[in-house]
Amino acid sequence: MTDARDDTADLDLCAREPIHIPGAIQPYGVLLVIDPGTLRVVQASANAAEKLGAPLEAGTSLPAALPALAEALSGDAALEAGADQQRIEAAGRHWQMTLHRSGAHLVAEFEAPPAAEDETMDRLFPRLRRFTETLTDDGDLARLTGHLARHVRALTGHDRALVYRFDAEWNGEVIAEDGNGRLPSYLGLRFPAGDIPAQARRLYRLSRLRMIPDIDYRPVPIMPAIDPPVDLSLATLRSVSPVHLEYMRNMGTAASMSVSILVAGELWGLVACHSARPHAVSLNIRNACDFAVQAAAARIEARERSAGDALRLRLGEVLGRLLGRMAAASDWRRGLVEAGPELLAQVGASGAAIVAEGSYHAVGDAPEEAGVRAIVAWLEARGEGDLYATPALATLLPEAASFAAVASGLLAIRISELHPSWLLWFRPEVVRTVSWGGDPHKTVAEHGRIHPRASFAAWQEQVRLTALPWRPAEITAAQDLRAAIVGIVLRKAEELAALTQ
Ligand SMILES: CCC1=C(C)C2=CC3=N/C(=C\c4[nH]c(/C=C5\NC(=O)C(C)=C5CC)c(C)c4CCC(=O)O)C(CCC(=O)O)=C3CCN2C1=O
Repeated sequence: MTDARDDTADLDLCAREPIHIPGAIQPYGVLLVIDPGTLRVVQASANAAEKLGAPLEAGTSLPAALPALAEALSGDAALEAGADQQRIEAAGRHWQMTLHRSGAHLVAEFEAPPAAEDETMDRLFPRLRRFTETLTDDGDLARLTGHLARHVRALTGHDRALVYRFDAEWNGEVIAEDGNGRLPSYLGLRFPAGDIPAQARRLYRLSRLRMIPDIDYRPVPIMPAIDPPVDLSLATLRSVSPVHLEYMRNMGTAASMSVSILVAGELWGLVACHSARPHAVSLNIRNACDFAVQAAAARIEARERSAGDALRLRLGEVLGRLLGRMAAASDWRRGLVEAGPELLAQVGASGAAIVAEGSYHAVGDAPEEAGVRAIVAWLEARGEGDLYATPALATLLPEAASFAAVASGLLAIRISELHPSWLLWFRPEVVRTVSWGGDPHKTVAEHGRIHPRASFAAWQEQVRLTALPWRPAEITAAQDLRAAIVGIVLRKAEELAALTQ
C-alpha cells in the first residue's frame, strides 16, 4: 500500500539508517580488514580471494598469503594510517591500495589502476595548475563555482556536474552546473534537508569523496560478520544506502560521484556528478577532483572570511557611535531611541522596540505596542535566554501573522535580569517563490519504509511570513550591544547605590 504523506516525521527514520556499517562494499574493488598487530585478516570482502589470488579467510597471515601487502603494511606511514595510498603487486598485477584506520583495525581497499595513460598524476597536474590559476580571479561565487563544475566534469566525464550549497536549515540549492544535455538541468532548484539526512552529512564531513559507478550493483558482503561491525565511514568502497540508490533511480541517474566542499571545517556544500548510464572514475581522477574542490573551498573560505570581517568592522563602528549616544544621554534608553537609524543599523533591522514594565519606545517600522508586549510575554513564557533570533516569528507565534509585514524577523536581547525588559529588532516579511526539485513535503511510505519522491520536476512554493535570515555577525553585534547596556545599567545602579548610602 502506498500513501503519500505530507508530514516529514518519517524522515527521522531515514536519519537513523546506520549507513556507516553496511557490512558490504561496492564491487569495483576489494576490501580487507586487518589486525595491525598480527597482520592477520579479520574480514575480507567476498571477492578478495579471487581478485587478489590468495586464500584470505579470517585469521590468514598476510606475510604468508600476500607478502607484498605485508611489506607495504610494515612501513611506519602505513601503520600511522591517515588515508595512505600505495601501489602494490598481487595476483600478477598492480593494485592501487588505500589504507585507513577504523577503530583498532586497518582497512585496506584495492582498485585496479587506470588503463588510460592520460590519467597519470603527471598528466593531470598541468590541468590542475590551470584550474587553480582561475581561482585567483577576483570573480564572484557564481563564477568560481561555475569554473569548478566545468573543471570537475571535464576530469570525470559525467553527464552533469553541479555545485550544491547548504543553507542554515540544511536545505540545499544548485548554484552552479555544467552538463552535456543528457540529464535535466537542476540549476537554481532547491532540495530539502531530508534528501541528504544528518548522518550522511556527518559522514561526508569525515569522508570527502564518494563514487557509485553503477546503481544496479550487487553488494559484496564482508566476511565473516563480526560484532561490533567495522565502521566503514572512511571506506571509498562502502556500499550505499538502498534508499539513496532508489533516489538516484528516480532521478534518472545510473552513476554518481560527489566531493564534499568543506569550509572552515564545516560541510558547506557538495560537488555532485551524475551520468544517465553507468560511469566509473579512476582513483587518480578522483584525487585530482578532490584537490580541485578543496582548492576552491579554500578560496570560498577566504571570501567568506573577508566579507565577515568587513561586516564585523562596520557593525563595530556602529556600536561605538551607539555607546557614545547612550553615555551622553540622561537615560540610556533615550540615547538608543535618539540614535534611531544607528540602532537599526547595528543588526540590519528595519524596526526596533525597547520594552520594560513601565516604558515602551519604538524606532522605525515596529508592530503596535500590544503586539510587541505579546512577543515579550511569549519570550518570557518560553524561558528564552539572553538572546533569541528567528527569521519566521509567525511560524512559532501565530498571532504575529497580523504584523508579519513589519516583523517576520525577530532578534531580541534581554536587558535586565530583574524584570521583563527587552530590546527587540524587527525585519519585514520577504515574500519569495522558491523552486524545489520536486514537492519537498512529500515522502512516500510503503510497507513501513520511506521512499524518496519520484519526481524532481520544478515545484514552486511561495514562502510567506519569513524575513531575511540574521547573519552570524549581526547576532554577535546584538550580543555586544547587550553586554554594553548591561554594563551601563550596572554602573548606574552602583552610582545610585553610592548616592543613597
Ligand atoms: C540535485 C542535488 C542533489 C541532491 C539533493 C542529492 C542528494 C543526495 N543524497 C545523498 C545521500 C543520502 N540520502 C539518503 C536518504 C534519503 N534521500 C531521500 O530523498 C530521502 C527521502 C531519504 C531518507 C529516506 C541517504 C540515507 C543517503 C546516504 C547514502 C550513503 O552514502 O550511503 C547523497 C550523497 C550520495 C553520494 O555522495 O554518493 C546525495 C548527493 C546527490 N544529490 C544531488 O546531487
